Amino acid sequence: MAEQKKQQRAALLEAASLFPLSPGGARFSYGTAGFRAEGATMGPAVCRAGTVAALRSLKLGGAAVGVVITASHNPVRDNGVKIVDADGGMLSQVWEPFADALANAPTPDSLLQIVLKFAKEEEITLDGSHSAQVLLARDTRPTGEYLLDAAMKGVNAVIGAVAVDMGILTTPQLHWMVRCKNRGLKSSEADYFSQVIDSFRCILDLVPKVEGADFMNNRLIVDGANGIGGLKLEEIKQKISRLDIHVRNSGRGEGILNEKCGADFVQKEKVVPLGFGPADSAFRCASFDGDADRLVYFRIASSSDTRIDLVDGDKILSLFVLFIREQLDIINGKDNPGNGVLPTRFGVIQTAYANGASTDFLKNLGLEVAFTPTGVKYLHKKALEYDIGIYFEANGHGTVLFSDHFVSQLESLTSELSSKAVGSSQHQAAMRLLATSQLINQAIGDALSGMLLVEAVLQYKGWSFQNWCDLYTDLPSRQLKVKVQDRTAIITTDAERRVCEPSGLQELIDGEIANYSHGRCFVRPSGTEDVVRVYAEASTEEAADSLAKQVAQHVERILG
Ligand SMILES: CC(=O)N[C@H]1[C@@H](OP(=O)(O)O)O[C@H](CO)[C@@H](O)[C@@H]1O
Ligand SMILES: [Mg+2]
Repeated sequence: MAEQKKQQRAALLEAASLFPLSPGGARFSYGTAGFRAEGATMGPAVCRAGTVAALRSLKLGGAAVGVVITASHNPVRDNGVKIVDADGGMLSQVWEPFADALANAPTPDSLLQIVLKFAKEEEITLDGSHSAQVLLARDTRPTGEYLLDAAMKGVNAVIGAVAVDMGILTTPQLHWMVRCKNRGLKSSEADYFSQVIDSFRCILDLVPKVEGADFMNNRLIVDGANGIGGLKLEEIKQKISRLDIHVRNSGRGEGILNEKCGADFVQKEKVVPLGFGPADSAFRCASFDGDADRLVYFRIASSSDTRIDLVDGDKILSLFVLFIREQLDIINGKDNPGNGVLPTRFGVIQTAYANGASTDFLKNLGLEVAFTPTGVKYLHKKALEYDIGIYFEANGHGTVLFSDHFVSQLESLTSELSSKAVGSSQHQAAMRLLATSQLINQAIGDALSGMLLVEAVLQYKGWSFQNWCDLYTDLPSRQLKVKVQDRTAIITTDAERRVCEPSGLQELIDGEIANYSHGRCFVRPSGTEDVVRVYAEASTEEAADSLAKQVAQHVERILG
């Protein structure tokens, strides 16, 4: 045993010395979505994240844990790493301080000491007698291969841990695989594709046939951000029934990853992405981000300019809410929703960035709307509290979670109805909900499966893009970034909607808001970039711009 412990120590020291921290380099912080920085500098953080993932798997009795190498919507020179917990979600927040400490350990020896201390506290046996497995994936970035090797070395530094390279995948695919594997379900990439394609087809087969209904335009143009999502969609688009998918910025060399394209660009800049033009103004378009976990829709406003009509995460959420509510109403009978056949706790979760018009729309439907801080790790956790929990960030990252208990009730109901009332509207609604729970990724937001659910719901409702846009009108909004000395000096409360430190700043923000009709404004330190973000909303574009600018000036003045 003593010999194995010695070997374990040597393995950790060796991996750490292969990827030394550069002296004077910036501190890594696990942040909103893992570690991110310029790709070439990420070796140490990625290697150490591999070690964290292996230890996490050991702690969880050898359950599969994931590591994704991606910097999502950030520029192509950046890269990052994120750990996927055994349930398929983000790494438990309790482990983040350990991940931080490890990523910043200045020497191999300090790294070893941190691991040994943490393993002792967490009662993880480090003698090679237990197994651990880590599934790894990366996006299409040029630094991906080098960083994959770093992650492998980090995993292999824990004796007994096995690293499995799953290849180039979208972030949500890896989350899905980890979740399925640990539930004893089929978990290969082919299984992922069959599941989304089959459940999509199932919802389409249940679309009511209305005589004389307008034939919905079935062409969809997808901006793949020159990343992995476009490539995967190209692979499977032929198998997707009743949808004529055209992929642009597909990742096959048309342009640079995320540059003037992709969901983040489209949502923040509200202009046409590269590769799209006036000839597309008749069609609905969707945009993925670089690792395909965000989805927005848009339509080119007119054939004469670059403006777009944007359908962001809030409106995708609203569409899903209407669809799911309708199915629940059919199942329960309209007059007694909530306490009929299938009592359902249905919750909607947003962040401060949700457009105020969307929140009003949802509240007017009588729904419970909860708010959490920015970042899927918070939204997802909250959504798990409901039978059906649906969350979206305005930027298009979100999903619909069905609790295990609810899915099993739904399965019993469906089989009961298939013998008693096959083909009844109740039976069909129950089958639609079951197929929805299969289609939409239960581990994390997923642009590909989210897009298929949007398309299925539009066909179900017989809606055009315009019908969808008309659900409500977004309040004009503006986002700004402010560079300050130390963004962590800002401390927020109330799901980031109010500042408590530095003192006096919130009063200044309130003073500015008071000058605008429908004014709303908040500031928070970014968890992925070294900036303070300012968000403002008001009744006109000019007013939103001006409110954001005024508040940005206060932030600059106070935090310099
Ligand atoms: C305003 C905004 O879009 N913030 C994004 C961004 O986080 P920041 O902490 O704001 O940098 O990246 C996160 C990870 O992708 C995403 O969850 C979040 O919504
Ligand atoms: Mg992303």
